[in-house]
Amino acid sequence: MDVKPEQEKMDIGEIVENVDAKPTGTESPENVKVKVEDTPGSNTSGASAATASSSEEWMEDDGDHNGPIVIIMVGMAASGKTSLTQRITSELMRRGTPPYIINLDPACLDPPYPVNIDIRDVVKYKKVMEVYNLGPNGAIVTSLNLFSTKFDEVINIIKQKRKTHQYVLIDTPGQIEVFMWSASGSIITESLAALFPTVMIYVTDLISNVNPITFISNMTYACSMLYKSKLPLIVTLNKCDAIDPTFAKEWITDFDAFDSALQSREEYTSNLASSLALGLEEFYNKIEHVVVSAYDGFGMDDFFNAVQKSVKEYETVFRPMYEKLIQEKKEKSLKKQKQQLGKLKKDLRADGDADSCFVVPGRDAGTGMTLRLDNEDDSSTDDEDANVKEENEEESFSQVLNKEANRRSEKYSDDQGQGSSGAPSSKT
Ligand SMILES: Nc1nc2c(ncn2[C@@H]2O[C@H](COP(=O)(O)OP(=O)(O)OP(=O)(O)O)[C@@H](O)[C@H]2O)c(=O)[nH]1
Repeated sequence: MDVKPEQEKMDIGEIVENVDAKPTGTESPENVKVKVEDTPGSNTSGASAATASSSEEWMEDDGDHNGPIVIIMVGMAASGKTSLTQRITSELMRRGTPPYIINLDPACLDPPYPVNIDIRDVVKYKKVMEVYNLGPNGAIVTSLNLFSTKFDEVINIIKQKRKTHQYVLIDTPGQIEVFMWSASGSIITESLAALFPTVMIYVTDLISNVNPITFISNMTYACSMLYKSKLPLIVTLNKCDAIDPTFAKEWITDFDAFDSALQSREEYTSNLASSLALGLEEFYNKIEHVVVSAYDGFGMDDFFNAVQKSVKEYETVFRPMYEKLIQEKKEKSLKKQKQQLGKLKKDLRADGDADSCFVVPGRDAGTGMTLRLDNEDDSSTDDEDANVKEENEEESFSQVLNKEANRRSEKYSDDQGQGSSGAPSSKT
């Protein structure tokens, strides 16, 4: 990354919660208007992966796993993520359970739904382009990375919403790879999935899926996302108001139907696509798929049924996996802490008699626990001590050698001073 030297660090804002952002009714289904004629095909654009760091505070599990259900909307550019987020918001409003909404797209202009936490309030996407000398996609990746460094704050806010919100909706950038394949995407999904029932919605556009090659590419992508995110996935076939979705439903459930559609096209990639479809049969059995329209609200009941099923799957299959992951991370950070403590004790010992600073030297009055800085059962400290001892021994050995060398050279110069022509037989 070409960073301007004088601006290596960029200030990022605080996480701001927009408490006034409540659905107002403008999101009612009849007001959700998307233009059929505006529907472009699916695209992907490249972006490089970058690294991000995150506080480990998100691991602090408060033991309450009662929600809210987190729904993450991902999908290719223009598949309808934002329109569907708007539609889901309206539907939840209608059901009397308004969602809490988070926008993770730093480059979006004006989301058509009320946003409670907006990445644009934290990171200025245009400034990122300027400071890091990046193009639009690189700046989206970097903005998300910067935001992910503060994601523990978002997690804490979501924890507080358990009593007031049943759902959290998260809209992601149009460039799907920015979220799915970046370090920050992993940090965000792992942090959420560790604490809340989390479901991934893969939005795909039925209009572009008419082509069997595009369809199978989309399904392969969805499959890779299932393995990458380790979260329940719902393939959501959007825009069914614009095209009869029967073909897609058939292709998912019946390999022969897909294969004959493929053969009729006689494309050179047909054989590969056919093999892929065969391989994906197992995947189709594992994932939920629903047909919806963000435009007219078709399929919303199916959508929420699929979400409920996925939440059950999360509880039984995915949560145990995440609990193991958290345990491993905790153990790692505990080990690190222990090492740091060992180092601190060593420094204290080096600086003076720290034991004498305790009320009862070496003993805690309340618990009777030994607080002495020495004789601790700390393997890392023992190792370090052994190294120090070895160094000391090496040091004294070289001191003996030096002494011997000095003694001999003194003797040699004395001999020369007395006019002796004899040279020393050996030098140290
Ligand atoms: N006919 C029809 N068009 C839709 C539907 N949903 C979205 N669209 C149209 O598809 C286009 C893209 O919709 P968005 O909701 O902006 O898609 P997106 O995936 O959020 O787009 P990016 O964030 O830019 O990737 C818009 O022109 C919408 O009007 C739908 O259900 N039916």
